[in-house]
Amino acid sequence: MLQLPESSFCQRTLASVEEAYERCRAITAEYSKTFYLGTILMPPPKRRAIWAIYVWCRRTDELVDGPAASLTTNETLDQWEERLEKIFAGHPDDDFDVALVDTIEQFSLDIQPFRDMIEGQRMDLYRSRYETFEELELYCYRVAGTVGLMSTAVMGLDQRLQSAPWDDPAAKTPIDEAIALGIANQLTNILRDVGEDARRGRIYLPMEDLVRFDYTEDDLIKGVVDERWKALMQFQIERARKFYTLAEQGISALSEDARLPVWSALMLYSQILDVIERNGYDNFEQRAYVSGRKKMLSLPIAWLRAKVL
Ligand SMILES: CC(C)=CCC/C(C)=C/CC/C(C)=C/CC/C(C)=C/[C@@H]1[C@@H](COP(=O)(O)OP(=O)(O)O)[C@]1(C)CC/C=C(\C)CC/C=C(\C)CCC=C(C)C
Ligand SMILES: [Mn+2]
Repeated sequence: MLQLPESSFCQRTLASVEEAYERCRAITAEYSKTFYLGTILMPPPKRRAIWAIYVWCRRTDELVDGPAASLTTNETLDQWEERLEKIFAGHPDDDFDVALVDTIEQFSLDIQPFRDMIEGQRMDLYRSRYETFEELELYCYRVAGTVGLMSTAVMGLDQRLQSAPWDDPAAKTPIDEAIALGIANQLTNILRDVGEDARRGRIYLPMEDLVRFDYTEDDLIKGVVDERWKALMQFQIERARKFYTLAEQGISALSEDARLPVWSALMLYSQILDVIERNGYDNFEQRAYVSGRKKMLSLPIAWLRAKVL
């Protein structure tokens, strides 16, 4: 299990910046094969910054989704937010924070997406249903769109977009596209994990969509796969694909060395949707899984897209 915050009373020597990044690398490699693969395609300063961000995001998510989640309250998240403020003020509490403090300095990160992610995790504490897609979209922005903003700040922009001294990089940053990729990933995650989430009492599919396809909450809890469910799933898949398409349009604005990692992460994640279709939309009994071989086969196509598009 990923180590969660230690008591702040326990004083000990912190790791060096190098050691701290190495710990973040190991956690990223252990927890996410997809994102780790994306990061090893980046130049070292960017890749280690993404590892530091990954670990902070993973720990934030674990607070409400991990094995000790039942102990998490609003106050726990308040404390996590206070700790975030300390990190941004340059005061790390543990080794993982050491790496993030360095990343914040190197890449002038903005604190707001980090705060927004904590707000998203707060939603998981008190909400288990979403009436409309608009409500779900806000959740997806907070827990995943924010990752797009954090990562884009590290990856940087294409040189051609900032060639003149009066150019304002902020005005050219593909913000909507970066958020769109986070939302697309999160919607994909929701479709892949729909059965597992329902067993934990959480339904992320908007209630308005269930009604539209005449499918009930009870059907979902029982895992009924019929024509209504298939049509509902196809609708959700199309929606997620629209977000992937928007995201694709922003990749060429990123610095050249970030395009391949982002294309590969996008392709690997969006293939989960193809697998759901191939599994006959039975995401209750079969976990949609993209094999290592398929992932490797996607890399040359991602490379070509990064070069040409
Ligand atoms: C390649 C690259 C730069 C990746 C970023 C890596 C990173 C920092 C990931 C953090 C992920 C994380 C732990 C978020 C916490 C909340 C959460 C769990 C969100 C879900 C992620 C995946 O979850 P999970 O671990 O369950 O998935 P697997 O078991 O590994 O399948 C999310 C689905 C959200 C992920 C969102 C992103 C990675 C955002 C992607 C957007 C960009 C990199 C912006 C690209 C820019 C443009 C212009 C398109
Ligand atoms: Mn989660």
